[in-house]
Amino acid sequence: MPSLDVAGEFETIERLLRPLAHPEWGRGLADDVAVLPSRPGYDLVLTKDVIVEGVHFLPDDPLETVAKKLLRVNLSDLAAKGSEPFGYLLACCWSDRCGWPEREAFAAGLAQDQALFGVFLMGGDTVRTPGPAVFSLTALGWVPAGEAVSRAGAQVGDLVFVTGTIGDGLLGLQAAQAKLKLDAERLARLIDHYRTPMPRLDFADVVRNLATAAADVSDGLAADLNHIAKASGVGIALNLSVLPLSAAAQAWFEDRVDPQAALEDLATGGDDYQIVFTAHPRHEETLRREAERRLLRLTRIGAVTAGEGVAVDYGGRRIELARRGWTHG
Ligand SMILES: Nc1ncnc2c1ncn2[C@@H]1O[C@H](COP(=O)(O)OP(=O)(O)O)[C@@H](O)[C@H]1O
Ligand SMILES: Cc1ncc(C[n+]2csc(CCOP(=O)(O)OP(=O)(O)O)c2C)c(N)n1
Ligand SMILES: [Mg+2]
Ligand SMILES: [Mg+2]
Ligand SMILES: [Mg+2]
Repeated sequence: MPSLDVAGEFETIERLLRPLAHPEWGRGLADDVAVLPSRPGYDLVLTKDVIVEGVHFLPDDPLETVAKKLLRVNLSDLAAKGSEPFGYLLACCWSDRCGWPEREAFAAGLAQDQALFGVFLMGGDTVRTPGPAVFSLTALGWVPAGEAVSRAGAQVGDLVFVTGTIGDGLLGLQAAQAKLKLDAERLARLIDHYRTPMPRLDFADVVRNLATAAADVSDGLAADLNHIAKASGVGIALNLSVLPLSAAAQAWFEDRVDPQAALEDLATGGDDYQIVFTAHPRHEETLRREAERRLLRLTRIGAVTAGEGVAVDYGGRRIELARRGWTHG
């Protein structure tokens, strides 16, 4: 095992990252750049997120899952645009806790997810930081030319749908912080969701074909719906009573004394990495059929209205949210 003092940056690149490089376009991580040929008939879709220890992941999260989450939160953005990922660029700012075994775990997490999602490393940068660990990833994907879904296409009269379940990210964070009382199996499921969310790439083509607008749910369902409403110049009516909950979230919910406050927490907690999208009502049946075929839950949670912002209904009553989700400076 090389000592980091004598062999930090280049050992890390050569021994841990080079095996992850794209066989042609990554140039073995031994050049100044990656070069990829353009793909006729397709648009290149790019997205970048940064994750910071203590802000996006916990100091005791294993680096293997930190790496997976970093990749997955970016693939989630591509999925919401209807794009198929093929590669990524990576920046690692290793903290003092990132010794060789931790770096190996980080690379092993990436190797597993590369195989799962069919992506390769194209390049990046590696530094040490005296502060908390910071990682950033730029994901690259293809979409048939002109077909990328935006946040801006929602039309008055469209319906609003969300894939999967909402709230597991927030509850998973609380579970990982030992703040939640639930049985061990449910706690483990929630922590899994928090550490390794599953990007909805399995629904990306449906979103591309049928959605008028879409976003992935990272900041919080209400916040991300608000992004769509603003970009589209419309209002969105959100029905909090039909929020889709996992079995674990349902068990947690049934123990709450204030169900409205509980649903508000779940709808604003973020880290869900589902796709929320709008579509014309004539596509509802097709959407349901496609979701069923992919064993995916799909819930109609609202409708697009004239107006602006997100109007939340709970049990037939209009309610005001104290906040919509996460924001960073
Ligand atoms: N530092 C930055 N430089 C350039 N673009 C940025 C920067 N920070 C955010 N953006 C852009 O602002 C938009 C909104 O960002 P964000 O809310 O983080 O999106 P998401 O939640 O999908 O990651 C995106 O198009 C993103 O690329
Ligand atoms: C330790 C820790 N505290 C809190 C959270 C919850 N959290 C922090 S930032 C965030 C929103 C998503 O982060 P952001 O950087 O806005 O991602 P983006 O929307 O750009 O994809 C959430 C849900 C977390 N994931 N980890
Ligand atoms: Mg972002
Ligand atoms: Mg997003
Ligand atoms: Mg954000």
